[in-house]
Amino acid sequence: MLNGTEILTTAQMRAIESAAMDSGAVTGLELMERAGAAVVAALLERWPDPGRAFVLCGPGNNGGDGFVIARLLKDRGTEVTTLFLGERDRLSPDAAVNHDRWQQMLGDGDFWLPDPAEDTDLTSPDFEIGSSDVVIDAMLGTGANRPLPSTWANHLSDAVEGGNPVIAVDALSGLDLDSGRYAIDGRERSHIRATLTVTFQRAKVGHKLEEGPDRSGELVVADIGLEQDVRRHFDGPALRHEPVPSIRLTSPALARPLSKSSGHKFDHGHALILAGAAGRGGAARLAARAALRCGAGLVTLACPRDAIAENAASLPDAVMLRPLDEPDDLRKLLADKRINAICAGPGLGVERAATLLPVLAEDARDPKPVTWVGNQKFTFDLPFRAGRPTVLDADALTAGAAQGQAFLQGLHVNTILTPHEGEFARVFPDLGARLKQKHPTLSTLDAVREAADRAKAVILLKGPTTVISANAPRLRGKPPVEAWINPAAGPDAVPWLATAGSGDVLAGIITGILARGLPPLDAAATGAWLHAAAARRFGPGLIADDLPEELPGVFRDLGL
Ligand SMILES: NC(=O)C1=CN([C@@H]2O[C@H](COP(=O)(O)OP(=O)(O)OC[C@H]3O[C@@H](n4cnc5c(N)ncnc54)[C@H](OP(=O)(O)O)[C@@H]3O)[C@@H](O)[C@H]2O)[C@@H](O)CC1
Ligand SMILES: Nc1ncnc2c1ncn2[C@@H]1O[C@H](COP(=O)(O)OP(=O)(O)O)[C@@H](O)[C@H]1O
Ligand SMILES: [K+]
Repeated sequence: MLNGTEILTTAQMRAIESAAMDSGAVTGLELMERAGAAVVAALLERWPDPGRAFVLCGPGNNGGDGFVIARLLKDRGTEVTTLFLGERDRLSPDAAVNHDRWQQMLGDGDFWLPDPAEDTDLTSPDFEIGSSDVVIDAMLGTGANRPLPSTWANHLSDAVEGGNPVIAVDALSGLDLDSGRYAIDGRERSHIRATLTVTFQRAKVGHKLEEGPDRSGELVVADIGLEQDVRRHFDGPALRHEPVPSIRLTSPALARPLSKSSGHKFDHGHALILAGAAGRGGAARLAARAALRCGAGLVTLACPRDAIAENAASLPDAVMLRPLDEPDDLRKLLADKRINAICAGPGLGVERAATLLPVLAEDARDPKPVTWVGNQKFTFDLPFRAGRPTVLDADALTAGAAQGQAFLQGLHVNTILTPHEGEFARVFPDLGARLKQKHPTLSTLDAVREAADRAKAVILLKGPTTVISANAPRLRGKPPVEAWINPAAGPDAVPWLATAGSGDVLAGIITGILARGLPPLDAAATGAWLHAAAARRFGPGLIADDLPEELPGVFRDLGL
């Protein structure tokens, strides 16, 4: 089990639910009851005695959950009004059962069933949304497949404007649980958000991407008894060779391998930071400090001869300085095979980066790794390039983008590209353009996975939520991780990370971790987590220079 929590796509959630029901261990009706009960439990923990609840029930099983919630709340004495935005005869059998149970619970006058064709008629509820203590949004969940009708959005809008808490069942209706995009027919309504979202068994990808964290409010993940089914989905039956790849959230446990129990300084690796011209060295110095703070045994900063004095004046003595004027100087530096991690980009200068990138590409070799099965030796011809672990950021990405295909061909599976949105669009213009247009078939996660596939490298796309993916083949039989998501938005917000130079520190952190010997995808995920953790620990007022200095505190908190 890798460190981190898996999150699910809607297709995976459906597959897990179906497998559970097919196995006969649970019925859909039982799952719906558990889902409704879980929402009521989370609601009562936060609003212990709601006098009035308004439940918005949609046309599918999410609406079915809503009918369960209405019944359970009424059972405990809450006055409940439901607004059903569907047709009884088109409900699934499970939702229809709960619809009917709710209907039977009430007298004719209480149950308000507007004609779906006139679903905006708000004239006859027992009470209006505005006078309820809680509003339950059970309109759409994992089955949302188009923008939310604006008349439905009006109900949420009324609740938010009236200051009523909105409790979303599985998702705020209108939120796409695969992309994290929020779509309402017609006007943008940025104020619509849930106070609390209760989802089932695992968070979904869309809760964590793009608008997901902000729109979802507090996210509670309720256990509805599908734990074994989740494990079975990922681990597979004993005889299946390939476990299903997972999408995971970063977690503190990722940093555990960074504990330094023993070892010579070379055992902790040697990081090389390529720096730029005099007067522009700040970014590379930030990266060097960060690499050192991550426990790299040695950090060398290579800069033009005339920038050595400046760098020496403002770097810790522990950082070694080497002159690097010509591409050939880099070739000579790389002859030292103890250098096991490279960082190129921060403060490097685009022109200088352009001359150094080909040297880095040359350095990548095509290995024939050897493996043993019993006492038999196998050698593979790998269909990919592998070389020294290298982080390419900032100016290296801009220079690379200008080199086009030649740049992509020079990359290898141990390269980590760390673009922000703008740099991503420079390196992968078509993907960047589609992301910008919020193309419906390309989520941020899809874009990063596609980029990783094209580059045959690790891609880390920076933003309030950082998304990381690799297409690197797993040679050591580890369960595959398809992507990591490092959320720093919504309830996990660390807005003060958006400060000049913070990306340079991230590049340095990852380089330091690479020097410590972590595999590239893990190093990128661990780096993203540590970076946000350091910012969170420091708090408001953070400048990039504080980040490396905060890392020892983060490690101490983790007991490393
Ligand atoms: N499966 C289980 O065992 C369990 C499931 N559970 C619950 O079920 C939820 C998933 O249920 P679901 O699959 O029925 O999808 P759901 O979100 O209710 O929407 C589908 C309906 O909405 C419609 N529709 C879609 N978009 C629309 C739009 N923009 N505007 C208007 N209509 C729109 C769509 O119409 P159609 O596309 O068919 O025309 C269809 O009628 C899940 O989130 C969880 O809450 C839990 O009880 C645990 C057990
Ligand atoms: N609103 C935000 N919330 C949290 N983290 C953010 C936010 N905006 C940016 N970041 C993070 O801050 C860093 C900014 O890096 P980058 O864009 O390269 O900036 P710079 O070039 O100034 O260093 C990235 O790690 C990114 O994930
Ligand atoms: K919902």
